[in-house]
Amino acid sequence: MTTPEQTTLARAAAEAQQKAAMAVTAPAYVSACPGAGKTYVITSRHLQSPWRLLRQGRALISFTRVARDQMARRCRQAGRADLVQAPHFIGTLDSFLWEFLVKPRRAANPAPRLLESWASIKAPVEGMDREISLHRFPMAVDPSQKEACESVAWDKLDYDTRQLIEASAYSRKAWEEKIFETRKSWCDQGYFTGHEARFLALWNLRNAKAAAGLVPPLRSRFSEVIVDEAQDCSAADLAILQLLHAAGLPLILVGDPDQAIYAWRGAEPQALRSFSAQLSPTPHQLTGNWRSSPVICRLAATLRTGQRPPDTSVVRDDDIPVLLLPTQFANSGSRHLHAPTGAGIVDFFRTLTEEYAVPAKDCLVTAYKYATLPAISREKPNTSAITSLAWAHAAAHSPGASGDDLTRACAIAVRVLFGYWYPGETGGPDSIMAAHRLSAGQVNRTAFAFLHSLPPPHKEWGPQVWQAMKAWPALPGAAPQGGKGRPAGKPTVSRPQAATDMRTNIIHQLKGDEADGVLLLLPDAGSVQRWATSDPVTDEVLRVWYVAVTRARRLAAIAVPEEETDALAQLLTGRQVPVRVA
Ligand SMILES: Nc1ncnc2c1ncn2[C@@H]1O[C@H](COP(=O)(O)OP(=O)(O)OP(=O)(O)O)[C@@H](O)[C@H]1O
Repeated sequence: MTTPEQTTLARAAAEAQQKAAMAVTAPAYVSACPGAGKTYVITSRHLQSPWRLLRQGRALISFTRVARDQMARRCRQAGRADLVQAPHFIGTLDSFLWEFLVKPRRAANPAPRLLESWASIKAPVEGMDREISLHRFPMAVDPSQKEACESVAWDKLDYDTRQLIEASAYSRKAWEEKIFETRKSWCDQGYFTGHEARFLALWNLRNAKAAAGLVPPLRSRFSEVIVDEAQDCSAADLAILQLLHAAGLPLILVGDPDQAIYAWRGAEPQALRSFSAQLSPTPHQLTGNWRSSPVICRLAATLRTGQRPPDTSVVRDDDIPVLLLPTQFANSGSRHLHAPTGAGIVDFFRTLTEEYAVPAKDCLVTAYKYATLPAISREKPNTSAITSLAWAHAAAHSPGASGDDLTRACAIAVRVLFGYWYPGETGGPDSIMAAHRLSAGQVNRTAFAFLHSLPPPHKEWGPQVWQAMKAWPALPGAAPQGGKGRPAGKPTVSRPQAATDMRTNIIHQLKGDEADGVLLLLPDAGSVQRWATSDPVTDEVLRVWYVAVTRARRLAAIAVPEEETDALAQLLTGRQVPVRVA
């Protein structure tokens, strides 16, 4: 049990570390533990900016839109809306690279646009023995060569795409040529994604003439560029940042290497270590955890590299033990049962949160994969239009759907309706909207109203959707051509899921998030063995679990296969983590 005096001392020490980080001079690297207030420190540093009109601004760069919105919101709440506008910049790394290192060198026509992914437009790779959407082919940039090269990341294909490619008569080489040909035709029409933004940014910075046109404006615009969650930088991102640093742009990187969970996307913990040593020979450290209870700090320490002591819990004195829930996991679906009572695992978790007076609405349920989670099923990335629409319908009718899911649902409905109303038109929804002077509000309202009007999906849903599409009042400029744009086939209807009033999301979507209570579902046999014996330096799965448990403020619960509960209890008790098997 921590004494009040210890808590006061810990808080003062953590505040001093934060103040030092707020005052640090660029270039610098700040290394932080979970809940250290990275985002808080970065925004506070920005809020110290003087009121007068500045010639130079600061760029605050994050990896997620959630983090971006959080920083912008804090500035506005502090009455400093000026700090969200030019000359400042608050945004994702993709948008920063695009805005300052790619777009200035693109022709104005066709208008260059950065898409979140190729899935935002209908971009099929055609001319092979099967049609596969461009977004199903993840791409990689290798910055290690003098001329950076890009390739299709064949080892990262999802299961369905791999099956399709394996069954194709064409070789990977032939596919790769077609994929790049398709991609080029979209780039020629002005469309790019984060991958192209990286590749072109790197190319531009390595090309003396291009760099000479881009770097001076960037240096005169920004007195400082801060990158949050720097542990998620890919090798290409780091190569770009290195070049900016070498060109004299004052950089501050803030990161937590223990939370590096994007190795599969090319994140490079080792490359970050050497770059950060270049920026700050002795890094500035933030070791006070402003989020989690001492018990949760101890739990987290069992999942990270080295034998470092737990971080110091700065603001909490809860002593709720880690709750271990013996669980019978469903082989498919998410109807997992609490083994001793037979209750649904989320329902049982809810009764425990009540027992500890932790409000259920401030709790979240998480797992490595979407398939493990209750609540609405995830939009499968590579399905037919009718199945996507069925997912969109479920999302639009689901009270717990996230803003991101609703945006995606709306985009799907727009795509389906536009496919019917504007059949001959190439280009994504925004070029169709521009061509017919349609506002985003008008289009989104129409799409949502249409989604809401549809009956719940079932096997014979297709004809009903088609009738509804034909009957729906069309937007200006619509010129349907017979059956073009009719969504074919039957939807794969996701089973209705038990509603839960708790937020649910996969761990990779929880970066930067927090909740009073967190239930982590570990359905795989051998998880406890992995916890006990794997090394977080090399086993990213442990780091992913680390991110999950460090989202919790007061209560962490872990559901494991019932036969592994005792082993986990022993493991944690042996590491001085108080547990309760419930
Ligand atoms: N000095 C402070 N005073 C009060 N609350 C703070 C302070 N610093 C941070 N916090 C709070 O601690 C919590 C964690 O902060 P933040 O989300 O910025 O951490 P983080 O370092 O980005 O964490 P993570 O990397 O684990 O997502 C937030 O609720 C934040 O408001």
